[in-house]
Order: sequence, then C-alpha cells, then structure tokens
Amino acid sequence: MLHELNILNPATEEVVATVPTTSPEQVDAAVRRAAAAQETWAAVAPGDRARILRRFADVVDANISALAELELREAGHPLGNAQWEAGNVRDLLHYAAGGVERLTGTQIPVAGGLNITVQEPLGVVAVIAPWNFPMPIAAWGTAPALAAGNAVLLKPAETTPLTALRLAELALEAGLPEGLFQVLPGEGPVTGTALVDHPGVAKVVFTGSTATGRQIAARCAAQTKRLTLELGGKSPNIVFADADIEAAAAAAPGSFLDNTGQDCCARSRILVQRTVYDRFMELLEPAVKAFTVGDPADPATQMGPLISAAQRERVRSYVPEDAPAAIRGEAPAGKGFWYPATVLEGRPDDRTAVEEIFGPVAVVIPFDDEADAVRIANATDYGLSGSLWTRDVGRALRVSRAVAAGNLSVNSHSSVRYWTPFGGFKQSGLGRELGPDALTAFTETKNIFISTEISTQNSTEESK
Ligand SMILES: NC(=O)C1=CN([C@@H]2O[C@H](COP(=O)(O)OP(=O)(O)OC[C@H]3O[C@@H](n4cnc5c(N)ncnc54)[C@H](OP(=O)(O)O)[C@@H]3O)[C@@H](O)[C@H]2O)C=CC1
Ligand SMILES: O=C(O)[C@@H](O)[C@@H]1OC[C@H](O)[C@H]1O
Repeated sequence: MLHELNILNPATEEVVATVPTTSPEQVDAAVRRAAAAQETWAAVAPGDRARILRRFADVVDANISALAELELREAGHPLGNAQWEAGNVRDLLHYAAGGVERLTGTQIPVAGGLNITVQEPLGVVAVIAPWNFPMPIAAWGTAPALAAGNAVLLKPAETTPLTALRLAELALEAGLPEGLFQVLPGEGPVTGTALVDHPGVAKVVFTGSTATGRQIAARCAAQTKRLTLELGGKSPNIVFADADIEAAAAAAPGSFLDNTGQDCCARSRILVQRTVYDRFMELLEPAVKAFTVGDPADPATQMGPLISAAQRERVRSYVPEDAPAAIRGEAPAGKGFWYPATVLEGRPDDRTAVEEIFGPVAVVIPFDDEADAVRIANATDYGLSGSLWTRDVGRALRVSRAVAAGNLSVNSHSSVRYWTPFGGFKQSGLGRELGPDALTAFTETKNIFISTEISTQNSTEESK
C-alpha cells in the first residue's frame, strides 16, 4: 500500500522528513520518460556527455557539506564518514566521465571485409540501493550507467531516500537531460518489484541482502534481464603469528566497527593463530574500548547508531546486549538505535561466525596453521572480502589466492577503490562494479561484419 515514508534520524529517532512513495503506475511513467531521455542522451557526442558528467561531479563537489549533513541526519553516519561518502560520488562521476571517450570497440582480422565490435548502451537501468552506504552505492551503479549512455532509475532504501533525491536535483542543475536520472522512493516489494518486472528496464543493479538478491535474480531470469548483484559478506581478518600483532590489533576495530558494522565488507570474523591469540586479545580490548561512540555530528565520533529499530532487533537476535562477551564497549542510553561494540570468542561453525549480522559484532576464532586458516576462512557461503596480516610475502600471496573472495587486502583492511573492480564470490554476488570495466557492464557487445564486396555466400570464412 502506498503511503508517505517517515525518515528518522537514527541517533535521535526524530522525524527529519516525510517522502511520498512511488506507485507501480508512477514507475511505468518514469520508465517511459527515462526511455525517451535515453535516446537523446545516447546520441550526444561522447565528449559532450563526458563534459556534462564532469559538471555533475563539480556540482556535487560544491554540495559536499550539505550532502554529508543529510547523510548524517538520515543514516546517523559520523560527519567525517559522510563527507567521504559524498566525495566518493564526486570522484566516481569524474572517473566514469573519463571512461566515456575510452569506451572503445575492437577490430578483428577476418577474410573479405572489416569486422568490428562495438559497445552499445542497454537503455534504462534500475539501481536498487541499500541504506548502509546510500550515496556511494547508488553512485556505483548510476555514474557508469549514465556514462555508457543509459538512463537510470534509482530506488533508494526506504529509510534513506534524502541524499538520492538531492543528487537528482543536482543532476538537473548540472545540465543532465530531464528524465535521464530519476529517483523513485518507495518500498522494495512495491516500487522495487515494479522496477524489476518492468519490461522497459534492461538491467537491474542490486545491492542488499542475499535473500532479496535471489528473489530479484529469479524475476530477472524470467525476462533474461541483465543483472549485477552485490550481496552480503562475512569477511575474515586472518592474523598470522609472524604479523605485526600490535598493528593488526590496532586496525581490527575499524574493520568491523566502521559504519557500526553495517558494511558488507566488515571483517567480522577475526581468525588469530593460536600462538599469538592471548597477546592479540590483550591488545584488542583497549583498542575496541577506545573506539569513540556517540553524536554523529561530533568530529571525534567514530561510530554512530544502527540505522533502525528493526536493524537493532536483528543484531540483538544474534547477540543480546546482556549476553556474555569477551569485549563489550559502551553505547549511549536513551533515544537512538544504539548498540555497543561487541567481541565474542567462538568456533568456526557458530551461527554468529557464519551469518551476516550487520552490526558492530565480531567473532574471534583461533587457528593452528595456514591450511587451517584457509579452511575456516572459506567455511561460509559468502565470499566478498578479507584481510590477512603477515610479514611473509609468499604466505600473503598463497593465502590471498586460496581464500574464495573477490577482494583481499594484506596488512590493511581496504576493499573498495572506485578505480579497481569490486564484487563477490559465491553467495556474495554476481558480476563486478567499479574499476576499468565499470562502463562495459552497462553495454551490449555488438559485432558487425562489413564485406568489401557484395557477397551471395552465407559465409566469408576461409573454411567451415
Ligand atoms: N550488501 C550490502 O551492502 C547490504 C546487505 N544488507 C543485508 O541485508 C539485511 C537486511 O537489510 P534490508 O534492508 O532488509 O535489505 P534488502 O536487501 O531487503 O534491501 C536492500 C534494497 O532492496 C530493496 N528491496 C527489498 N525487497 C525488494 C524486492 N522484493 N524487490 C526489489 N527491491 C527490494 C530495499 O527496499 P526497502 O528499503 O524498501 O526494503 C532496499 O532498497 C541486513 O541486515 C544485511 O545483512 C543490507 C543492506 C546492504
Ligand atoms: O556495500 C558495502 O557495504 C561495501 O561495499 C562498502 O560500501 C562502501 C565501503 O567503502 C564499502 O566497504
């Protein structure tokens, strides 16, 4: 049923805005408008398309503070994080704009003529974004899709539509054609489903839970619709005895507490070699407790609230706040969806060690040797990211190759750069986003043969 969405500030539970939802009939009208705008956009000379997208990036840049403020209010993200998120949109728009003129085809030698391969835009693309990183994840689909000559219909999560709506206004200000980039707020099962099922939508880019991703994949399959899925994770952080243990312990809290653990790349399984386990735990405790929790507007804050009461209930269903824990941080009392940093000691097959919790909770598990570490690391259905800490370069390469995940980092927890490919193995997704192939993912490949002579033969190949 259609109604207005009440957008809450997760740190205070105050209503910061109300936003109307989009009905299936409105989705249909939006697809038609987008299709008309896309035809015009695809015909714009590549250099001009790139220039308009760079202008969009510049307008976003001029609005970084305001966008970050909006993110802080609707998602509860600490100000510094929110500023990074808005900057990521700007950077990705610049990167995608640079790809417009480089979306080259190929020429392959054949007998009797010229054989060329070209990349053509798909048409109208639906981007269904989650609430955990509302701005960057929306941009990861939107920017390259626009750059490749497509129109984009973005459905933000129902809890976080405000930055998306503002980005659509900024796109118009920058000179993007009316209708080319539209934001359709609404609920997944209504607005999202209408978009996924619409025959005028050529591709769906979805980021969210594996369960919803599977449902969307099944609906797309019914129309052989193109699809990219960026789903959940349960990423390992493997600490070998030969690592710089102090550095590994100092870096661990950020890897599962950033964004209050609502990060599909969160290193929420910490695997520690048994011989250094006690030392690591001794170092981890003060590091977790020093992670500053509180008002997202305070520049010193590192961790804000969870997104919603429902998300807090989900985290509690795995670990109630009064359950025994090896390490537990503080959380503000009173209004807001707060939950304390929590570290459990566990076993590889514990539910908390294999399922995505999406909160500030990590499980620490001891291992004996390299083979044991790899076995435990791979013992989940997910395969998005992972880290390993070691001083042995041979081990770093061996283990990186052996862990079944799309993005690994050594002596670091970074996963996502807009200029490198990102995506998951196994149940963590399908396809890749970002990186040099980001635009190609929004094109069809067409091969054309031009004969040098009018031919009455079906084949011009040398032999059959
Ligand atoms: N990979 C990641 O980055 C993310 C993973 N998750 C995981 O998922 C869990 C649950 O979060 P949740 O918000 O329910 O995630 P969902 O996967 O349900 O939501 C993600 C997006 O999909 C939309 N959606 C939901 N159902 C449908 C549908 N049937 N058709 C089309 N679109 C749909 C949502 O809309 P609406 O907001 O209206 O529900 C939202 O925009 C989290 O705890 C976490 O484990 C969640 C977010 C991001
Ligand atoms: O989808 C996610 O949660 C991750 O890809 C996340 O998004 C922005 C961060 O840099 C990533 O860790």
